Amino acid sequence: MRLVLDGLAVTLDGRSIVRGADLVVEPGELTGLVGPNGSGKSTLIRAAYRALRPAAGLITVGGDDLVRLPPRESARRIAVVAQENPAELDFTVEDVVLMGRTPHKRPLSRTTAEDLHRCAESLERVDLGHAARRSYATLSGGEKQRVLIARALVQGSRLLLLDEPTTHLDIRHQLDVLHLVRELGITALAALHDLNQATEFCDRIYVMDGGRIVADALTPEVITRVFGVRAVPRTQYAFERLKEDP
Ligand SMILES: Nc1ncnc2c1ncn2[C@@H]1O[C@H](COP(=O)(O)OP(=O)(O)OP(=O)(O)O)[C@@H](O)[C@H]1O
Repeated sequence: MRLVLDGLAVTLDGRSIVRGADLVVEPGELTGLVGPNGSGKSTLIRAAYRALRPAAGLITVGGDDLVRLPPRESARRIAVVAQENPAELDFTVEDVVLMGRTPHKRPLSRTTAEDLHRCAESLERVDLGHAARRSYATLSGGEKQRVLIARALVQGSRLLLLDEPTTHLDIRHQLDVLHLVRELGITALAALHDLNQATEFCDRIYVMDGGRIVADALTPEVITRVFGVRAVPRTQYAFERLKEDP
């Protein structure tokens, strides 16, 4: 499902945070969004899942104007793995994942066997099959992130927005998440900090700086201009996920 931002502007507390952003996420592609701290990546992504109202511009999802879609319909189309976690009340991991089913169900309807089956399946995919009954609040940051990815999976949406999905993850789980998103073949937009990973996993990369999209490719020249560092080619370890656990 294609996501298009056309001249998106977001103002927060009178400050212009995102300005005239044009961006296209093509169906089935993983698109990366990189940029220095404070460049506006999270704000852009929050507008794209309707947590913030744009000051100007148009967001379309599958060809429809996002602000005109019924909220249930936009919740069905778009799944989110954001930095902020669900309120840390006494939810089990399973409860948090089941929240992903909400847009598919009538209000106050019971959890079905199918809901539980999908929940178990998606927890397996993020390597947390054993943790369904644990308290969400007691998990590590990385485990919480994987639970949120499982929640996005049960939601079954065709557009996935990820705000720094690998931040708390160790290298193996970082690779798992990025491989998983690619394997799903789901349309995805991910704010990422690791430029090498963005280059390796993303079909296309947009670069933000000062609230604007300033490039749609990550070249050494762009990296220097935007991040103020020189990109030096070096021989380094490349980490590949093992098929089996060691
Ligand atoms: N509610 C708010 N009111 C005013 N300014 C805000 C608000 N929320 C965020 N900002 C500012 O907007 C700017 C962009 O923030 P944003 O979180 O979108 O950047 P980011 O690129 O995701 O950064 P990071 O890489 O550090 O996560 C920052 O300067 C931030 O301080």
